[in-house]
Parts: sequence; structure tokens; C-alpha cells
Amino acid sequence: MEIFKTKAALKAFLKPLKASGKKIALVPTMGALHNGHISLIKVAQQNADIIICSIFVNPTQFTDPKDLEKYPRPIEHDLAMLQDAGCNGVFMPNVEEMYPAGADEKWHIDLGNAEFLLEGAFRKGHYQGVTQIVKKLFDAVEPDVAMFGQKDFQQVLMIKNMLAHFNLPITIITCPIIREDDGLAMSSRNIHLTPEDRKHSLVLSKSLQFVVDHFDEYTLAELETKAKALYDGIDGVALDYFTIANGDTLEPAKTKAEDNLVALVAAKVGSTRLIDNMIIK
Ligand SMILES: Nc1ncnc2c1ncn2[C@@H]1O[C@H](COP(=O)(O)OP(=O)(O)OP(=O)(O)O)[C@@H](O)[C@H]1O
Ligand SMILES: CC(C)(CO)[C@@H](O)C(=O)[O-]
Ligand code: BAL
Repeated sequence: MEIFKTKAALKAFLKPLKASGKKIALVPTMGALHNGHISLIKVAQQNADIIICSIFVNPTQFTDPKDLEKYPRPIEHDLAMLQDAGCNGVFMPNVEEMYPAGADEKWHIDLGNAEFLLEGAFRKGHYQGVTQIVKKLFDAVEPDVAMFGQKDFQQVLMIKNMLAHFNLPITIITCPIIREDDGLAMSSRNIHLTPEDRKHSLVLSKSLQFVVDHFDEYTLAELETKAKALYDGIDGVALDYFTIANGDTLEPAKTKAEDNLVALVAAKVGSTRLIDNMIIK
């Protein structure tokens, strides 16, 4: 497995591979890898010849400086996991390499109204930062395909909108959410959960599963009320949002007859903010 710190070194590695017709996949990450990330590498291997994983904790998408500061960075462990998974190359630039003019570099594109809902409402400007870095990563790798996790449901929509904005010829593949045995969606931030938080965190997946399991029994309003009630009285858990939304617009679902429906949640568990979702149909 090759490790690249500069775009130039990465491009030099990829050039002959592309010239010989190899299909390139990019798996963008912020490191602190877990089996959710490795599942993306595995899907990439089914869809391309050469797999590049990027590890870059992108400052422009963080709206809380403390969140950025405490983001876990176990780089040796990450490299060992990628090596085991059969990843071909790791791109791990520093901030100067990605933002030569400084991380306050100007970027703004129209991502549609969904940018301002849900995560976008709680982390203002987050998706401008995400699309800014993903565009830079796409420019550096020029992949044929790129893998993203359904766990960041809104992120996938925003990246597809960015792709359409620039008319980029890259196929986005959305990979299913990998969960712990008890249902908690794997996330790099789970490491911050205390044992008590870890127990309480199960309410996220349980509330989503409730909606999926009981979708035919109740109205949309009843489903939301009953799912939210599951959070009552759980110490240290504060809901940011729980919604049943249209999967294309992320607006609250108007009727149960809509084609794409997804339940999405974000909650603070202790001092850790977690997100999760389940597709209803
Ligand atoms: N449990 C999971 N299953 C599948 N994909 C996942 C999972 N967790 C993260 N991913 C995907 O991995 C990619 C990199 O995500 P990232 O490095 O931010 O990890 P994360 O675990 O989501 O961390 P965070 O705590 O920042 O949310 C994203 O496309 C994300 O959706
Ligand atoms: C896509 C991404 C790597 C961009 O920094 C990040 O938002 C993530 O890990 O989901
Ligand atoms: N996986 C989403 C990246 C973030 O939380 O900033």
C-alpha cells in the first residue's frame, strides 16, 4: 500500500494506471477508521481496480472548534486497517496541501434548499465545507467512482448536487450503514461515549427501527410522536431533530404515500453528537 502526502505524488502514481485503463475508486474519510469505513473499501473493490482512501480531517466543515480539536487521529491504526483491507493507496495531505491559501479560502456553491435543513441547520455552512473538500479530493484523484456511507444521508445528497453543479463524470455509490451488534451505527465519534452514554445511545437506532417496523400502523404524526417519546427520561440524551422526511428534498414528509421516505435523527448523547437514519421506502 502506497502512502501519498501530496497531490503531485498521488497523480504521478495514478497516471500510468489510468493510461492502462484501470478503474479508480476514491473512499474519502476523516480517519479514525472502523468497520463502516472498511465496508466502503470492500464495495470499492467490487467496483474498481485501484482503491484510494483519503484521510483528511477537513477544518472547513467543522462548525464547532472543540469538535475539530478532539477529532480522533489514530493514524497507525488506520493504516494497518487499510493495509489489511487491501487498499492500494492512502492520500493523507496536511491542511496546507489542500488549502495552500489558507483554510479561509472562499467557496460557495448553490446546493439547493436541502443544504439548510437538518444537519445544515445545526452545523451552519457544514455542507459548503464538505463539498469544498470533496471537490478538491475529486480534482486530486479524478476517480471513476467514489463511495459514501448512507450514515451521512444528507451528505450524499449534497455531494450529488455538487457533482451536478460542476458536471463531473464520477459515479457516486452509497453504501449501507454498518452497525454494532446492538444497533448503534458505527462512527468515529463513538469513542467519546462513556459506558453510560453508550447504553443510552441505543435509543437512536431503536427509535428509527420503531418507525420502520410500525410504519403501516400509525399516521406520520403518530409515528414521530411515539418515536420521540422513546427519548423521554433518558439521562443525558438531547434530541436535535427526529424527522420522517422525503429522501429527495429532506423536507418533512407530507403523506405516507410519498415514494422515498427516510427517518433521520441527530442527538447529543452526553457530550457527543450522533446522527443516524433508516430508509423506510
Ligand atoms: N457506520 C457506517 N457505515 C457505513 N459507512 C459509514 C459509517 N460511518 C461512516 N461511514 C462513511 O464513511 C465515510 C467517512 O466518514 P467519517 O470519516 O466522517 O466517519 P464517521 O464514522 O462518520 O465519523 P464521524 O464521527 O465524523 O461521523 C463517510 O462516507 C461516511 O458516511
Ligand atoms: C466526505 C468527508 C470525508 C469530507 O471531509 C467527510 O465529510 C466524511 O468523512 O464523511
Ligand atoms: N461524517 C461526516 C463528517 C462530519 O461529521 O463532519
